[in-house]
Amino acid sequence: MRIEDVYVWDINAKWLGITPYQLMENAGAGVARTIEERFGKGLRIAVFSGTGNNGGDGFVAARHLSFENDVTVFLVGDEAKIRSEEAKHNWEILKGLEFVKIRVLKDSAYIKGLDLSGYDVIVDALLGAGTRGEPREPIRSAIEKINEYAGKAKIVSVDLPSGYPSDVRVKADFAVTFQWDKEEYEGFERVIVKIGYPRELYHLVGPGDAKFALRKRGQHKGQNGRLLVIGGSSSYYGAPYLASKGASYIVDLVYLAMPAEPAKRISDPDLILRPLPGENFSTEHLDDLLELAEKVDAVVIGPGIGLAEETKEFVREFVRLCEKPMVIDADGLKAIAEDLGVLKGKAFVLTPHAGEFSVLFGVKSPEGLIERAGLVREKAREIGGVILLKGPYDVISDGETWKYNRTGNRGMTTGGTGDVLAGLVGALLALGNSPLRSASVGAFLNGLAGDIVKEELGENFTALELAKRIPKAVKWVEEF
Ligand SMILES: NC(=O)C1=CN([C@@H]2O[C@H](COP(=O)(O)OP(=O)(O)OC[C@H]3O[C@@H](n4cnc5c(N)ncnc54)[C@H](O)[C@@H]3O)[C@@H](O)[C@H]2O)[C@H](O)CC1
Ligand SMILES: [K+]
Repeated sequence: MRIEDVYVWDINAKWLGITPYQLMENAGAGVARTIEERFGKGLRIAVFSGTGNNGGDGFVAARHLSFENDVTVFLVGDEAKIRSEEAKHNWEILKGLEFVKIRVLKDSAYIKGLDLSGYDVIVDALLGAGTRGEPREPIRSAIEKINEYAGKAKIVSVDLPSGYPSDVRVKADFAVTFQWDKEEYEGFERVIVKIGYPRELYHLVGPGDAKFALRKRGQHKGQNGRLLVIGGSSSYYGAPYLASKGASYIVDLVYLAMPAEPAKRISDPDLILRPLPGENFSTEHLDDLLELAEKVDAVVIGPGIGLAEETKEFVREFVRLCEKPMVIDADGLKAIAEDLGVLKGKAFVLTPHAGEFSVLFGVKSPEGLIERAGLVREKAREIGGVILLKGPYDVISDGETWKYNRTGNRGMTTGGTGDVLAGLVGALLALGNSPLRSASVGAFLNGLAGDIVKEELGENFTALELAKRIPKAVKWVEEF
């Protein structure tokens, strides 16, 4: 587990109703429990807290420890700078307790003169995962002060030795780290305590994933993604339009390549229309489209593209030759079902519904979520890419992990919502996200836009109306 993942999990936990207060309470309680298990009770304990949430965990630990130990809390820094609500709350509780001694230390010179020889245990909650650069004063003096007692008192760090990864760091006997060992941590002993994340969080896609996937990449046009959508045929023009429209709210540029006949019916200043001669795509369009693909960051191929033999051949050749990450959807899936070998070595997302999944793999997808996930994962591993199986719960896998999405509603059975989804996944790929994250967050945003439009209009909405709610869905995520 990486630290970035922890932020995603925290946001998703909040979405499930697990509050930062609960996490902090469990973290601090876990520290206190570990100390008592290792060193017993009736101890004299000094807790050094900073003004971030690491310090907040220290406040909670101090309260738990105060029941059967003699506890002093040293707040290093300005009380007014205690950052989060939950840390403030726990600080205020301590201030009301006669049996916990509190001292606020703002002055480095004063810290240098402190005598800690009366303490059996020193808890180090100065800095945690929010540390940026070498520790600054007065934290630095507090770290040096604690280190004077290494080998004399037991030193227990909350999450990680304060100052880490710089050399100015607490010489801890061990650190109490939360829920998982982090890949970034090394060079100190860790005791892992769980703080109440449910297993769900390994699999459920939530606003945390979306926030990360939607981060703005740059200030200049084109830095926030360019997408090419290839679709449409003599029979369909709406599907590639919906895919492009959905994507246009996320990326800077969307090229919509369509056969000239159906392209006549499209006029939308948000898209760059690229009509190609004829009624259907065929291999004679390959060179032009591969050249256009050079200009973009990702490609969506398939919406409304039809099932003409010449078109299916075109789709397979394009996929085989294109070097960009791709989303393959709708009739595009049926084309590659005839030769899955064209996917070899590519970065891609397939977006089948249950019927298309059967055509692709010759098996029916089972009913239960866990069973379905197992099958999607197996097939994703076989083809070496990501599959997003659409349904009341969307299931996504890259062959290693699997995710599921539960935003969305019954109104989304209306035609075209799958096309919007393909466009969203393509847009997220164009922003530089992994195929797994693009597929997961695409499903999440599509369903969320569906939930927003249902809120406004009831269940009888159309795919275009859903697409138009994408900005609101993004705003919701950003503000969550
Ligand atoms: N999900 C979890 O694992 C949970 C973790 N918890 C604890 O929260 C901390 C991370 O908290 P955060 O507030 O993000 O950061 P810090 O407490 O580490 O410190 C930020 C604080 O310190 C200042 N600062 C940053 N760098 C420096 C520096 N080099 N010198 C001096 N001061 C610095 C900055 O300005 C901030 O004010 C995590 O480690 C866990 O302990 C939650 O309690 C439970 C959920
Ligand atoms: K710490």
